[in-house]
Amino acid sequence: MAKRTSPLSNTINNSDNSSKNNKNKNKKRKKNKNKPMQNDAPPPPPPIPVTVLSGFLGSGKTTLMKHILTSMDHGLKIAMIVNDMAELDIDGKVIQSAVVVNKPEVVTLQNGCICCNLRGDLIREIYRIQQLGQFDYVLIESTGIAEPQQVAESFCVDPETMELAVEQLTRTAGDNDNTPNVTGKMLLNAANLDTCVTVVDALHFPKYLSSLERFKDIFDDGLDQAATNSEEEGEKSISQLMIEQVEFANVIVLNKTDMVSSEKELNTSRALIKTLNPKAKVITASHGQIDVKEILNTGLFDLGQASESPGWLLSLKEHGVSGAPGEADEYGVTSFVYKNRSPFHPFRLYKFLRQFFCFANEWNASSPESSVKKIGKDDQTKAALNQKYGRILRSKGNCWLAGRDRHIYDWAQTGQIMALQPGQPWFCTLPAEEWGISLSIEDMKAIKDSFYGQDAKSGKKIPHDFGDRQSVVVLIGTDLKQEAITQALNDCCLSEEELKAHTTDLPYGSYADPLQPNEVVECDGVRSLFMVARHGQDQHFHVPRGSSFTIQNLSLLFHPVKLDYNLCYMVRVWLDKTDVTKRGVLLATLRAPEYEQHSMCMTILPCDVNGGEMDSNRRLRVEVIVTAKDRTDPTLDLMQLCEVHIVGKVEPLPFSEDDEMQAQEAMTDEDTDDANEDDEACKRQ
Ligand SMILES: Nc1nc2c(ncn2[C@@H]2O[C@H](COP(=O)(O)OP(=O)(O)OP(=O)(O)O)[C@@H](O)[C@H]2O)c(=O)[nH]1
Repeated sequence: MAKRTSPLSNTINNSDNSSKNNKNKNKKRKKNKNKPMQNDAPPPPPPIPVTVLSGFLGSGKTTLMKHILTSMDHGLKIAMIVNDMAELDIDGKVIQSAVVVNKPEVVTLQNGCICCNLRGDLIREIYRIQQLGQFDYVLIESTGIAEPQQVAESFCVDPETMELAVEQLTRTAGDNDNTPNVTGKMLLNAANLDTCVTVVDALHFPKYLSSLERFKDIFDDGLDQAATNSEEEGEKSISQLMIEQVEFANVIVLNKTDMVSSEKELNTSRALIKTLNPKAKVITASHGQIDVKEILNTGLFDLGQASESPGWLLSLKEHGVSGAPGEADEYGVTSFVYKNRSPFHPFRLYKFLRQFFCFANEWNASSPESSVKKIGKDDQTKAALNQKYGRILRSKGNCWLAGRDRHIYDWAQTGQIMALQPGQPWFCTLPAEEWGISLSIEDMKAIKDSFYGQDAKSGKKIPHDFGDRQSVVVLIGTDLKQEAITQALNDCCLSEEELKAHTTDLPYGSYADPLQPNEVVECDGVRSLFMVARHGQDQHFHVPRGSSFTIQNLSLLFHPVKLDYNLCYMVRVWLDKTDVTKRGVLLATLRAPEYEQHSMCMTILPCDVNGGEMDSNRRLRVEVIVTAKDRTDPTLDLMQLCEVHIVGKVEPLPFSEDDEMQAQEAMTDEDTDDANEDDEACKRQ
């Protein structure tokens, strides 16, 4: 059999082609090697530069990696870290001698994802490679579901991850006497993140951006290795992941250009990318054929800058009111900033947004088919909406919701998924000394300024009635009709009259509020989860691994004007497992019309039938039953009739596995009995 030769063997020995940087680096390395040692301790090798490659499954990462490894241009000895070696090791040719010194130096990190549970392993491996002193560069291929920001943060490691990595190294040292003792500082000095690259499939990019599908539903095969332990990423929508990857990169390789049918299509994709991340360098490529110097030793990465490079953030900072026209406009890609000092009426906002998007809490709990069905617009309606408003592909910002006046709500929409989550309190609700210790003088000034406006007539500075509360949202899309969207969003806000009557201390539920963000309130270290469920509007929630959720109180709030006092109402609250179709446990039967409270203590544990720990998805379902025979009003809207407020506590798991099993069994038996009793009672009525 003919001996395989490495396509890289020449480049490894041939330093003539090295870039200036690398020559200097190599000189530095040699210099370090020859330097007399103090105390006989060898000088530590210099930090090794790293490029991280992200991008969707199938976008062309492996093809690009192979191109880098076989390229003659960089003159670097590159070690590679991949999540799954099998895909790269197609014929062994590229790897076996190209990057191998004594043993294969392609490090495979399996059963997880390097942006989450393998972060410790990643740091440990980079450290080990750097200590070998035989490589000039590290190339990391992350899985399609990895979030580059999290991988990048591994290089500015948090103390917990560092501890983990040190612990692992110490354990290895136990097995092998030659392994040095390692400190956290040594690990931190082992590598520099040089460039974050995202590979984008030019053909599928626009389609994926507006996809409602979950990553794991489309790329199930690709999750075998990489995501079995990172369900959360697999649960994300394709559009969410894709936008996160594009927004964080320094260099974006728009690959597979040979598959795009027209120049216009390609330019539109490029314009979209430039709008999502104006600071990134965009390179077009076919089969990953790029000048490798564009992604190696660029020195482009800066964590602080990368976190600030998303287009929406720049739009907020730079444009203030609306996006500056640019190259992107030529292809119909536009962005603008929406601002309003009146809060959104939650019901109106929900109704408007629901025409275009699926809300994250509904989407998380449903199958992809049903998510699509929920949006459920026929082509004609979609076309009419596009005609009227354009296509909103990304929006991000903060908003003020009437009736939820204490917290800023984070507005995050990617593709067809919309999320509104409570963030930090408005600054006006806090004393200035609690605004944050790391705020600069400019930040403090900007916050104070946001409390004031200008009188339209006199131009004088006047304080806003509601402090810094306002909505500021950046919208990015194609053919956006700024006026129509602005008008529609204005119509969702409280009118002048309504605003006059509005106060920020109204009880929760003063406005019809179907947005249902699960509100986690933290007070004195206790985390409480507050939810509202209505008939026909289930409340989905998630009991995370390692914690329990205890329902403490259910209260029933009827809408008095909608009540018909000749009728008798009964409200049942069910707890279902969302992955099981049959009815779950009956938590309570509440009777109307008077307001009713139901105190209870029921702990939901995230364990499966065998007692093994897992995440749990649950659903609170409210069923309103009108028990009079002759229902006088057939149009009675049961959804609007009442709401059930549920308050619970989220805590770390206090039990052992055995206790969990027993508690779960006891809970199931008890509640099935209750449910049967209630059914009997209902029949008797
Ligand atoms: N036509 C065309 N095909 C390409 C191009 N780049 C990659 N491919 C093909 O697309 C398929 C997927 O490419 P990969 O390089 O394996 O993609 P990947 O991102 O590494 O995929 P995963 O490893 O599954 O995440 C392969 O069959 C490649 O040969 C390109 O620019 N044009």
